[in-house]
Amino acid sequence: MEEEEAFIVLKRHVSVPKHVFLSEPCHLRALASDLTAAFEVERTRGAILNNRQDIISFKRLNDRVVDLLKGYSLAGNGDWRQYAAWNDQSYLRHLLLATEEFEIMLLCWRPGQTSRVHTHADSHCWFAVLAGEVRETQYRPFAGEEGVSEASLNAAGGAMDLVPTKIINNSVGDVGYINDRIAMHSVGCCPSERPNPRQEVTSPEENGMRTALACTLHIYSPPIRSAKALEDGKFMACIPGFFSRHCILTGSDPIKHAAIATA
Ligand SMILES: N[C@@H](CS(=O)O)C(=O)O
Ligand SMILES: [Fe+2]
Repeated sequence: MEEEEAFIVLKRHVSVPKHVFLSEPCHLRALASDLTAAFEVERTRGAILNNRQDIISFKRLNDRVVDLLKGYSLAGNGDWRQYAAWNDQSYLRHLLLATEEFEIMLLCWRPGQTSRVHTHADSHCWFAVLAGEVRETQYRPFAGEEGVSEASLNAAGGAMDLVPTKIINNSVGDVGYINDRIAMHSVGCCPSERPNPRQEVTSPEENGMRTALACTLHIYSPPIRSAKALEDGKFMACIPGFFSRHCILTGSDPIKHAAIATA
């Protein structure tokens, strides 16, 4: 396939460098720095960074994060490609940056690959489409005003009827947001036959992969160490893992970032 010629498809057991230090100009690194600053602003103002964040603080943070993600995605720099790898078994998660406040990761999807319906702990979850077409299906099981709580999942014995409440088709430049108080979701690469005009205009070099592979950039704050995912009709605890880990910010102490990234 054309996409496979343009991108290296890593199979299992391929070693990936742990730290990749990018040379200038590096827009992904600038994005990481700007995001770090945005989270730092809220933290130093005393905000608790999670899905119960003060509404004014969250609005300020959300506006900034959405702006940054949209800007990066529409710029079409493509510098994320060096971290991208797909495989046949499942979508792949590549950690790009880990701090105490948030994590940035690149997710690579083959056509038809989807995540299981899952929760996001107490975290904020933003995702931007960098390539391809991605469909998000949201589910909001009955759980009162508090949305999808750990307690409601446990009360249901981990099992409940899921009713899709929203389907959102996203393409390059679109930014989604979800947290457990809003809904659970499943995301998948769902290429349509129809060309995407916006992508053609803003990111011509992506045209070759328009109808097939997808890539999304995810920001989780705080980093998710444990969540729940639907398996055989029941919600099971799951610990998100990474196919690869990279370090896109050198900072003053690269080892420190490495230690955080492998926590
Ligand atoms: N939250 C999922 C990706 S997506 O389906 O939103 C993950 O981190 O693997
Ligand atoms: Fe998700």
